[in-house]
Amino acid sequence: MTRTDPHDVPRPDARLHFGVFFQGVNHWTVWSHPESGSQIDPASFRRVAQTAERGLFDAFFLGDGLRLRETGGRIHELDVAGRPDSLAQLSALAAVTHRIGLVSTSNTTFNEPGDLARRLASLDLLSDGRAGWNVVTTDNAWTGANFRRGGFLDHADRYRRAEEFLTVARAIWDGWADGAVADSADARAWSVPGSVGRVRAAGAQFDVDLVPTLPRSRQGHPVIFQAGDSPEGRDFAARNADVIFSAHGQDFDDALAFAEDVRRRLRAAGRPQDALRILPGTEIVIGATEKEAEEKARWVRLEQVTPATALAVAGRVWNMDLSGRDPDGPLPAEDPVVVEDTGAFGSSRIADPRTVAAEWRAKAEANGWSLRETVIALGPQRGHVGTPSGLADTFTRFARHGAVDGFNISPYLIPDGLDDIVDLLVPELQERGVYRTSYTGTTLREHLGLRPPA
Ligand SMILES: Cc1cc2nc3c(=O)[nH]c(=O)nc-3n(C[C@H](O)[C@H](O)[C@H](O)COP(=O)(O)O)c2cc1C
Repeated sequence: MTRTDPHDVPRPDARLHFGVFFQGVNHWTVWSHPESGSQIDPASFRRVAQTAERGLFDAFFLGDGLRLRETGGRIHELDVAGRPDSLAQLSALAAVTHRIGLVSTSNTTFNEPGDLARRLASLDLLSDGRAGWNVVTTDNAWTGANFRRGGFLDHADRYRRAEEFLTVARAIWDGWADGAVADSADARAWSVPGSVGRVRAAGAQFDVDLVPTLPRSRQGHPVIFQAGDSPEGRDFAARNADVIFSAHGQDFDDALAFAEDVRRRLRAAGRPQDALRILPGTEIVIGATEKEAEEKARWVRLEQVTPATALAVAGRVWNMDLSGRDPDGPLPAEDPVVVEDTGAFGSSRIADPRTVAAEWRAKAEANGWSLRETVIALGPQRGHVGTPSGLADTFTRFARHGAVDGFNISPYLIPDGLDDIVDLLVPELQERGVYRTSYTGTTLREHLGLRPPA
Protein backbone atom coordinates (compact mmCIF):
# COMPACT_ATOMS: atom_id res chain seq x y z
CA MET A 1 0.00 0.00 0.00
CA THR A 2 1.26 3.50 -0.83
CA ARG A 3 1.66 6.15 1.81
CA THR A 4 -1.33 8.45 2.18
CA ASP A 5 -0.69 12.03 1.17
CA PRO A 6 -1.50 13.70 4.49
CA HIS A 7 -3.06 16.69 2.74
CA ASP A 8 -5.39 14.76 0.48
CA VAL A 9 -7.53 13.14 3.16
CA PRO A 10 -10.62 14.14 5.13
CA ARG A 11 -8.81 14.11 8.48
CA PRO A 12 -5.15 15.08 8.03
CA ASP A 13 -4.71 15.66 11.77
CA ALA A 14 -6.22 12.35 12.90
CA ARG A 15 -4.56 10.59 15.83
CA LEU A 16 -4.86 6.90 16.61
CA HIS A 17 -5.87 5.73 20.08
CA PHE A 18 -4.88 2.23 21.16
CA GLY A 19 -6.38 0.06 23.83
CA VAL A 20 -5.29 -3.44 24.71
CA PHE A 21 -8.11 -5.95 25.04
CA PHE A 22 -6.94 -8.67 27.43
CA GLN A 23 -9.31 -11.49 26.68
CA GLY A 24 -9.32 -14.02 29.45
CA VAL A 25 -11.78 -16.80 28.54
CA ASN A 26 -11.03 -17.36 24.88
CA HIS A 27 -9.78 -19.59 22.13
CA TRP A 28 -7.71 -16.93 20.36
CA THR A 29 -4.60 -17.21 22.51
CA VAL A 30 -1.85 -19.37 21.05
CA TRP A 31 -1.60 -21.72 23.99
CA SER A 32 0.89 -24.02 22.28
CA HIS A 33 3.61 -21.35 22.23
CA PRO A 34 6.42 -22.11 24.74
CA GLU A 35 6.09 -18.59 26.15
CA SER A 36 2.31 -18.68 26.50
CA GLY A 37 1.59 -17.73 30.11
CA SER A 38 -1.25 -17.70 32.59
CA GLN A 39 -4.34 -15.60 32.02
CA ILE A 40 -5.16 -15.37 35.71
CA ASP A 41 -1.72 -14.72 37.20
CA PRO A 42 -1.58 -11.07 38.37
CA ALA A 43 1.93 -10.91 36.84
CA SER A 44 0.43 -11.44 33.36
CA PHE A 45 -2.01 -8.57 33.82
CA ARG A 46 0.74 -6.34 35.16
CA ARG A 47 3.10 -7.18 32.32
CA VAL A 48 0.51 -6.46 29.60
CA ALA A 49 -0.70 -3.23 31.25
CA GLN A 50 2.82 -1.91 31.79
CA THR A 51 3.84 -2.73 28.21
CA ALA A 52 0.72 -0.93 26.93
CA GLU A 53 1.59 2.06 29.09
CA ARG A 54 5.13 2.04 27.73
CA GLY A 55 3.49 2.15 24.29
CA LEU A 56 1.40 5.18 25.35
CA PHE A 57 -1.89 3.29 24.95
CA ASP A 58 -5.10 5.00 26.07
CA ALA A 59 -6.50 1.98 27.85
CA PHE A 60 -6.16 -1.51 29.27
CA PHE A 61 -9.49 -3.18 28.67
CA LEU A 62 -11.15 -6.31 30.11
CA GLY A 63 -14.19 -8.19 28.79
CA ASP A 64 -17.04 -9.51 30.94
CA GLY A 65 -17.71 -13.21 31.26
CA LEU A 66 -19.71 -14.23 34.30
CA ARG A 67 -19.88 -17.84 33.21
CA LEU A 68 -17.78 -20.03 30.93
CA ARG A 69 -19.24 -20.25 27.43
CA GLU A 70 -21.42 -23.26 26.80
CA THR A 71 -22.84 -24.98 23.79
CA GLY A 72 -25.33 -27.73 24.54
CA GLY A 73 -24.13 -27.78 28.15
CA ARG A 74 -20.52 -28.36 27.09
CA ILE A 75 -17.71 -25.97 27.97
CA HIS A 76 -15.00 -25.43 25.39
CA GLU A 77 -11.70 -27.01 26.50
CA LEU A 78 -9.77 -23.73 26.20
CA ASP A 79 -12.20 -21.68 28.28
CA VAL A 80 -10.82 -23.11 31.48
CA ALA A 81 -8.34 -20.22 31.23
CA GLY A 82 -10.78 -18.53 33.57
CA ARG A 83 -11.61 -14.90 34.16
CA PRO A 84 -11.14 -12.97 37.41
CA ASP A 85 -13.62 -10.20 38.22
CA SER A 86 -12.59 -7.25 36.09
CA LEU A 87 -13.10 -4.45 38.61
CA ALA A 88 -11.00 -6.28 41.20
CA GLN A 89 -8.31 -6.89 38.60
CA LEU A 90 -8.29 -3.27 37.39
CA SER A 91 -8.14 -1.94 40.94
CA ALA A 92 -4.95 -3.96 41.44
CA LEU A 93 -3.55 -2.58 38.18
CA ALA A 94 -4.30 0.99 39.27
CA ALA A 95 -1.56 0.56 41.86
CA VAL A 96 1.14 -0.51 39.37
CA THR A 97 0.33 1.84 36.46
CA HIS A 98 0.28 5.63 36.31
CA ARG A 99 -1.38 6.94 33.17
CA ILE A 100 -3.15 4.21 31.24
CA GLY A 101 -6.96 4.06 31.35
CA LEU A 102 -8.56 1.00 33.00
CA VAL A 103 -11.76 -0.17 31.32
CA SER A 104 -14.13 -2.75 32.73
CA THR A 105 -16.79 -4.46 30.68
CA SER A 106 -19.72 -4.77 33.05
CA ASN A 107 -23.17 -5.79 31.92
CA THR A 108 -26.42 -3.97 32.67
CA THR A 109 -28.61 -7.06 32.51
CA PHE A 110 -27.44 -8.84 35.65
CA ASN A 111 -26.07 -5.94 37.72
CA GLU A 112 -27.84 -3.21 39.68
CA PRO A 113 -26.96 0.46 39.18
CA GLY A 114 -26.72 1.34 42.87
CA ASP A 115 -23.98 -1.24 43.27
CA LEU A 116 -22.15 -1.12 39.93
CA ALA A 117 -22.07 2.71 39.71
CA ARG A 118 -20.39 2.78 43.12
CA ARG A 119 -17.83 0.12 42.18
CA LEU A 120 -16.98 1.98 38.96
CA ALA A 121 -16.71 5.28 40.84
CA SER A 122 -14.38 3.54 43.30
CA LEU A 123 -12.07 2.46 40.47
CA ASP A 124 -12.25 5.98 39.04
CA LEU A 125 -11.16 7.47 42.36
CA LEU A 126 -8.52 4.82 43.11
CA SER A 127 -6.96 5.36 39.67
CA ASP A 128 -7.34 9.16 39.86
CA GLY A 129 -9.63 9.50 36.86
CA ARG A 130 -8.58 6.58 34.66
CA ALA A 131 -11.69 4.35 34.77
CA GLY A 132 -13.86 3.37 31.84
CA TRP A 133 -17.00 1.25 31.68
CA ASN A 134 -17.80 -0.84 28.60
CA VAL A 135 -21.58 -1.11 28.85
CA VAL A 136 -22.74 -4.46 27.49
CA THR A 137 -26.09 -6.19 27.67
CA THR A 138 -24.85 -9.84 27.61
CA ASP A 139 -26.79 -11.90 25.16
CA ASN A 140 -26.86 -15.50 26.28
CA ALA A 141 -29.10 -17.61 28.43
CA TRP A 142 -26.30 -19.62 30.02
CA THR A 143 -25.05 -16.50 31.84
CA GLY A 144 -28.63 -15.87 32.93
CA ALA A 145 -28.64 -19.29 34.56
CA ASN A 146 -26.23 -17.89 37.19
CA PHE A 147 -28.98 -15.62 38.45
CA ARG A 148 -32.29 -16.01 40.17
CA ARG A 149 -34.06 -14.28 37.29
CA GLY A 150 -32.55 -16.53 34.61
CA GLY A 151 -32.14 -15.44 30.95
CA PHE A 152 -34.94 -13.00 31.67
CA LEU A 153 -34.85 -10.18 29.11
CA ASP A 154 -35.32 -10.08 25.37
CA HIS A 155 -33.14 -7.94 23.11
CA ALA A 156 -35.26 -4.75 23.18
CA ASP A 157 -35.76 -4.89 26.94
CA ARG A 158 -32.04 -5.41 27.50
CA TYR A 159 -31.37 -2.09 25.76
CA ARG A 160 -34.25 -0.37 27.62
CA ARG A 161 -32.73 -1.57 30.87
CA ALA A 162 -29.24 -0.48 29.75
CA GLU A 163 -30.49 3.03 29.01
CA GLU A 164 -32.25 3.36 32.35
CA PHE A 165 -29.24 1.81 34.11
CA LEU A 166 -26.90 4.42 32.66
CA THR A 167 -29.26 7.28 33.53
CA VAL A 168 -29.35 6.12 37.14
CA ALA A 169 -25.57 5.55 37.23
CA ARG A 170 -24.93 9.08 35.98
CA ALA A 171 -27.32 10.52 38.57
CA ILE A 172 -25.38 8.61 41.25
CA TRP A 173 -22.03 9.94 39.98
CA ASP A 174 -23.46 13.47 39.93
CA GLY A 175 -25.25 13.07 43.23
CA TRP A 176 -22.40 14.05 45.50
CA ALA A 177 -20.59 17.05 44.09
CA ASP A 178 -22.08 20.53 44.37
CA GLY A 179 -25.61 19.16 44.79
CA ALA A 180 -25.87 18.51 41.07
CA VAL A 181 -29.28 17.84 39.62
CA ALA A 182 -29.68 15.03 37.11
CA ASP A 183 -32.97 15.73 35.46
CA SER A 184 -34.53 13.05 33.32
CA ALA A 185 -37.74 11.14 33.05
CA ASP A 186 -36.24 8.18 34.82
CA ALA A 187 -33.88 9.60 37.40
CA ARG A 188 -33.85 12.71 39.52
CA ALA A 189 -31.39 13.96 42.08
CA TRP A 190 -32.25 16.58 44.64
CA SER A 191 -29.55 18.53 46.33
CA VAL A 192 -29.67 18.58 50.09
CA PRO A 193 -27.74 20.81 52.48
CA GLY A 194 -24.04 20.03 52.27
CA SER A 195 -22.41 18.46 49.27
CA VAL A 196 -24.26 15.14 49.19
CA GLY A 197 -27.36 14.71 47.07
CA ARG A 198 -30.04 12.10 47.09
CA VAL A 199 -30.87 10.03 44.06
CA ARG A 200 -34.40 8.84 43.54
CA ALA A 201 -35.13 6.97 40.38
CA ALA A 202 -38.33 5.14 39.66
CA GLY A 203 -38.64 3.66 36.17
CA ALA A 204 -39.75 0.44 34.56
CA GLN A 205 -36.55 -1.36 35.58
CA PHE A 206 -35.30 0.30 38.74
CA ASP A 207 -36.71 1.77 41.89
CA VAL A 208 -33.78 3.42 43.63
CA ASP A 209 -33.60 5.79 46.57
CA LEU A 210 -30.03 6.28 47.67
CA VAL A 211 -27.47 8.73 48.94
CA PRO A 212 -24.24 8.45 46.91
CA THR A 213 -21.21 7.47 48.94
CA LEU A 214 -18.48 8.95 46.71
CA PRO A 215 -17.52 12.27 45.15
CA ARG A 216 -16.71 12.62 41.47
CA SER A 217 -13.23 11.73 40.23
CA ARG A 218 -10.83 14.02 38.42
CA GLN A 219 -12.44 13.10 35.08
CA GLY A 220 -16.02 13.59 36.30
CA HIS A 221 -17.49 10.24 35.30
CA PRO A 222 -15.93 6.99 34.11
CA VAL A 223 -15.61 7.06 30.31
CA ILE A 224 -18.47 5.13 28.70
CA PHE A 225 -17.63 2.44 26.14
CA GLN A 226 -20.31 0.42 24.35
CA ALA A 227 -20.19 -2.92 22.52
CA GLY A 228 -23.25 -4.20 20.67
CA ASP A 229 -23.73 -4.14 16.93
CA SER A 230 -27.49 -4.18 16.24
CA PRO A 231 -29.29 -0.97 15.20
CA GLU A 232 -30.50 -0.69 18.81
CA GLY A 233 -26.95 -1.15 20.09
CA ARG A 234 -25.56 1.48 17.73
CA ASP A 235 -28.32 3.94 18.66
CA PHE A 236 -27.65 3.30 22.31
CA ALA A 237 -23.97 4.14 21.69
CA ALA A 238 -24.89 7.24 19.66
CA ARG A 239 -27.01 8.55 22.54
CA ASN A 240 -24.77 7.54 25.42
CA ALA A 241 -21.22 6.40 24.69
CA ASP A 242 -17.84 8.12 24.50
CA VAL A 243 -16.23 5.13 22.75
CA ILE A 244 -17.72 2.37 20.60
CA PHE A 245 -15.98 -1.03 20.58
CA SER A 246 -16.90 -2.83 17.37
CA ALA A 247 -15.88 -5.79 15.27
CA HIS A 248 -15.57 -3.56 12.16
CA GLY A 249 -11.85 -2.92 11.99
CA GLN A 250 -10.43 -5.30 9.42
CA ASP A 251 -11.71 -4.33 6.00
CA PHE A 252 -11.39 -0.61 5.18
CA ASP A 253 -14.76 -0.28 3.40
CA ASP A 254 -16.60 -2.13 6.16
CA ALA A 255 -14.91 0.02 8.83
CA LEU A 256 -15.76 3.25 7.00
CA ALA A 257 -19.38 2.18 6.40
CA PHE A 258 -19.72 1.36 10.11
CA ALA A 259 -18.15 4.68 11.14
CA GLU A 260 -20.42 6.65 8.80
CA ASP A 261 -23.47 4.80 10.07
CA VAL A 262 -22.53 5.55 13.67
CA ARG A 263 -21.84 9.22 12.88
CA ARG A 264 -25.29 9.45 11.23
CA ARG A 265 -26.84 8.08 14.40
CA LEU A 266 -24.75 10.50 16.48
CA ARG A 267 -26.10 13.46 14.48
CA ALA A 268 -29.64 12.14 14.87
CA ALA A 269 -29.06 11.97 18.62
CA GLY A 270 -28.07 15.66 18.55
CA ARG A 271 -24.50 15.10 19.70
CA PRO A 272 -21.41 16.71 18.15
CA GLN A 273 -19.37 14.70 15.63
CA ASP A 274 -16.32 14.57 17.87
CA ALA A 275 -18.18 13.18 20.89
CA LEU A 276 -17.59 9.51 20.06
CA ARG A 277 -14.40 7.53 19.37
CA ILE A 278 -14.64 4.43 17.19
CA LEU A 279 -12.17 1.76 18.34
CA PRO A 280 -12.76 -1.66 16.76
CA GLY A 281 -11.07 -4.76 18.07
CA THR A 282 -8.22 -6.28 16.09
CA GLU A 283 -5.40 -8.76 16.28
CA ILE A 284 -2.05 -7.68 14.80
CA VAL A 285 0.57 -10.07 13.39
CA ILE A 286 3.92 -8.44 12.61
CA GLY A 287 6.78 -9.80 10.48
CA ALA A 288 10.05 -8.35 9.21
CA THR A 289 8.83 -8.91 5.64
CA GLU A 290 5.32 -9.35 4.19
CA LYS A 291 6.16 -13.01 3.51
CA GLU A 292 7.31 -13.62 7.07
CA ALA A 293 4.19 -11.88 8.43
CA GLU A 294 1.89 -14.01 6.25
CA GLU A 295 3.64 -17.20 7.35
CA LYS A 296 3.38 -16.18 10.98
CA ALA A 297 -0.32 -15.34 10.55
CA ARG A 298 -0.96 -18.78 9.03
CA TRP A 299 0.77 -20.39 11.98
CA VAL A 300 -1.19 -18.24 14.48
CA ARG A 301 -4.46 -19.23 12.81
CA LEU A 302 -3.53 -22.92 12.79
CA GLU A 303 -2.73 -22.77 16.51
CA GLN A 304 -5.91 -20.82 17.31
CA VAL A 305 -8.18 -23.17 15.39
CA THR A 306 -7.28 -26.32 17.31
CA PRO A 307 -9.11 -29.51 16.33
CA ALA A 308 -11.62 -28.94 19.18
CA THR A 309 -12.10 -25.28 18.21
CA ALA A 310 -12.69 -26.25 14.58
CA LEU A 311 -15.41 -28.70 15.65
CA ALA A 312 -16.99 -26.11 17.97
CA VAL A 313 -17.04 -23.38 15.30
CA ALA A 314 -18.46 -25.72 12.65
CA GLY A 315 -20.90 -27.01 15.28
CA ARG A 316 -22.29 -23.49 15.63
CA VAL A 317 -22.91 -23.31 11.88
CA TRP A 318 -24.50 -26.78 11.73
CA ASN A 319 -26.18 -26.27 15.10
CA MET A 320 -25.09 -29.77 16.10
CA ASP A 321 -22.70 -31.31 18.57
CA LEU A 322 -19.83 -32.26 16.26
CA SER A 323 -17.40 -33.05 19.07
CA GLY A 324 -17.24 -36.74 18.08
CA ARG A 325 -16.40 -36.00 14.42
CA ASP A 326 -13.02 -36.04 12.72
CA PRO A 327 -11.67 -32.48 12.34
CA ASP A 328 -9.37 -33.68 9.57
CA GLY A 329 -12.28 -35.27 7.71
CA PRO A 330 -14.89 -33.56 5.53
CA LEU A 331 -17.60 -31.11 6.66
CA PRO A 332 -20.80 -32.83 7.89
CA ALA A 333 -22.82 -34.44 5.10
CA GLU A 334 -26.07 -33.47 6.86
CA ASP A 335 -27.75 -30.10 6.40
CA PRO A 336 -27.60 -27.69 9.35
CA VAL A 337 -30.38 -27.85 11.91
CA VAL A 338 -32.40 -24.66 11.67
CA VAL A 339 -34.23 -23.72 14.86
CA GLU A 340 -36.28 -20.73 15.84
CA ASP A 341 -34.17 -17.94 17.36
CA THR A 342 -35.01 -17.99 21.05
CA GLY A 343 -32.26 -15.50 21.79
CA ALA A 344 -30.54 -18.06 23.99
CA PHE A 345 -27.32 -18.03 22.01
CA GLY A 346 -27.27 -14.34 21.27
CA SER A 347 -24.76 -13.09 18.76
CA SER A 348 -22.97 -16.44 18.53
CA ARG A 349 -26.03 -17.78 16.65
CA ILE A 350 -25.57 -18.00 12.87
CA ALA A 351 -28.41 -16.08 11.19
CA ASP A 352 -28.61 -18.14 7.98
CA PRO A 353 -26.87 -21.47 8.62
CA ARG A 354 -28.02 -23.16 5.35
CA THR A 355 -26.39 -20.47 3.19
CA VAL A 356 -23.19 -20.45 5.27
CA ALA A 357 -22.96 -24.25 5.15
CA ALA A 358 -23.51 -24.28 1.37
CA GLU A 359 -20.74 -21.70 0.87
CA TRP A 360 -18.37 -23.62 3.13
CA ARG A 361 -19.11 -26.90 1.33
CA ALA A 362 -18.56 -25.40 -2.12
CA LYS A 363 -15.22 -23.86 -1.14
CA ALA A 364 -14.06 -26.94 0.79
CA GLU A 365 -14.80 -29.17 -2.19
CA ALA A 366 -13.11 -26.79 -4.65
CA ASN A 367 -9.96 -26.60 -2.49
CA GLY A 368 -9.93 -30.11 -1.03
CA TRP A 369 -10.12 -28.71 2.53
CA SER A 370 -10.85 -30.72 5.65
CA LEU A 371 -13.34 -29.42 8.23
CA ARG A 372 -10.50 -27.82 10.19
CA GLU A 373 -8.90 -26.27 7.11
CA THR A 374 -12.30 -24.83 6.15
CA VAL A 375 -12.75 -23.19 9.56
CA ILE A 376 -9.20 -21.80 9.36
CA ALA A 377 -9.93 -20.28 5.95
CA LEU A 378 -13.56 -19.21 6.37
CA GLY A 379 -14.26 -18.95 10.11
CA PRO A 380 -14.10 -15.60 11.95
CA GLN A 381 -11.07 -13.58 10.80
CA ARG A 382 -9.38 -11.38 13.28
CA GLY A 383 -7.12 -8.69 12.08
CA HIS A 384 -4.15 -7.10 10.40
CA VAL A 385 -0.98 -8.75 9.12
CA GLY A 386 2.13 -7.05 7.78
CA THR A 387 5.44 -5.32 8.37
CA PRO A 388 5.62 -2.45 10.87
CA SER A 389 5.76 0.12 8.08
CA GLY A 390 3.04 -1.55 5.98
CA LEU A 391 0.73 -1.76 8.99
CA ALA A 392 1.50 1.86 9.92
CA ASP A 393 0.48 2.92 6.39
CA THR A 394 -2.73 0.93 6.62
CA PHE A 395 -3.67 2.30 10.05
CA THR A 396 -2.80 5.86 9.00
CA ARG A 397 -5.16 5.50 6.05
CA PHE A 398 -7.94 4.14 8.29
CA ALA A 399 -7.52 7.08 10.69
CA ARG A 400 -7.13 9.87 8.12
CA HIS A 401 -10.21 8.72 6.22
CA GLY A 402 -12.30 8.57 9.39
CA ALA A 403 -12.82 4.79 9.28
CA VAL A 404 -11.55 4.40 12.87
CA ASP A 405 -10.20 6.51 15.72
CA GLY A 406 -7.92 3.68 16.80
CA PHE A 407 -8.00 0.02 17.76
CA ASN A 408 -8.48 -2.23 20.73
CA ILE A 409 -5.70 -4.72 20.17
CA SER A 410 -5.97 -8.33 21.36
CA PRO A 411 -2.55 -9.96 21.66
CA TYR A 412 -2.57 -13.60 20.56
CA LEU A 413 0.19 -14.31 23.05
CA ILE A 414 0.02 -13.52 26.78
CA PRO A 415 1.93 -11.90 28.42
CA ASP A 416 4.49 -10.76 25.80
CA GLY A 417 2.29 -10.37 22.73
CA LEU A 418 2.25 -6.55 22.83
CA ASP A 419 6.03 -6.14 22.69
CA ASP A 420 6.31 -6.11 18.87
CA ILE A 421 3.46 -3.67 18.59
CA VAL A 422 4.97 -1.25 21.10
CA ASP A 423 8.56 -1.61 19.93
CA LEU A 424 8.08 -1.81 16.15
CA LEU A 425 4.66 -0.46 15.12
CA VAL A 426 4.24 2.49 17.51
CA PRO A 427 7.48 4.23 16.37
CA GLU A 428 6.35 3.94 12.72
CA LEU A 429 3.02 5.55 13.62
CA GLN A 430 4.78 8.29 15.57
CA GLU A 431 6.98 8.98 12.57
CA ARG A 432 3.83 9.47 10.48
CA GLY A 433 2.41 11.90 13.05
CA VAL A 434 -0.66 9.80 13.83
CA TYR A 435 0.34 8.64 17.31
CA ARG A 436 1.23 10.54 20.49
CA THR A 437 4.87 10.75 21.55
CA SER A 438 4.01 11.29 25.21
CA TYR A 439 0.90 11.38 27.37
CA THR A 440 -0.38 14.96 27.54
CA GLY A 441 -3.15 14.33 30.09
CA THR A 442 -3.59 12.22 33.18
CA THR A 443 -7.16 10.92 32.81
CA LEU A 444 -8.64 8.46 30.34
CA ARG A 445 -11.01 11.21 29.16
CA GLU A 446 -8.03 13.45 28.40
CA HIS A 447 -6.18 10.66 26.56
CA LEU A 448 -9.19 10.22 24.31
CA GLY A 449 -9.61 13.96 23.79
CA LEU A 450 -13.15 13.95 25.17
CA ARG A 451 -14.95 16.84 26.85
CA PRO A 452 -15.80 16.63 30.54
CA PRO A 453 -19.32 15.28 31.15
CA ALA A 454 -22.01 17.94 31.14
C1 LIG B 1 -17.14 -6.13 20.04
C2 LIG B 1 -18.11 -6.71 21.06
C3 LIG B 1 -17.63 -7.09 22.32
C4 LIG B 1 -18.50 -7.60 23.29
N1 LIG B 1 -18.02 -7.98 24.51
C5 LIG B 1 -18.85 -8.52 25.43
C6 LIG B 1 -18.36 -8.94 26.71
O1 LIG B 1 -17.17 -8.84 27.01
N2 LIG B 1 -19.24 -9.48 27.57
C7 LIG B 1 -20.58 -9.63 27.28
O2 LIG B 1 -21.32 -10.11 28.11
N3 LIG B 1 -21.06 -9.23 26.09
C8 LIG B 1 -20.24 -8.68 25.17
N4 LIG B 1 -20.75 -8.31 23.95
C9 LIG B 1 -22.17 -8.59 23.66
C10 LIG B 1 -23.07 -7.38 23.74
O3 LIG B 1 -23.17 -6.93 25.06
C11 LIG B 1 -24.48 -7.68 23.28
O4 LIG B 1 -25.17 -8.41 24.25
C12 LIG B 1 -24.55 -8.46 22.00
O5 LIG B 1 -23.65 -7.95 21.04
C13 LIG B 1 -25.97 -8.44 21.44
O6 LIG B 1 -26.39 -7.12 21.20
P1 LIG B 1 -26.45 -6.57 19.73
O7 LIG B 1 -27.54 -7.36 19.06
O8 LIG B 1 -26.74 -5.11 19.85
O9 LIG B 1 -25.11 -6.82 19.09
C14 LIG B 1 -19.88 -7.76 22.98
C15 LIG B 1 -20.35 -7.36 21.72
C16 LIG B 1 -19.49 -6.84 20.77
C17 LIG B 1 -20.05 -6.41 19.42
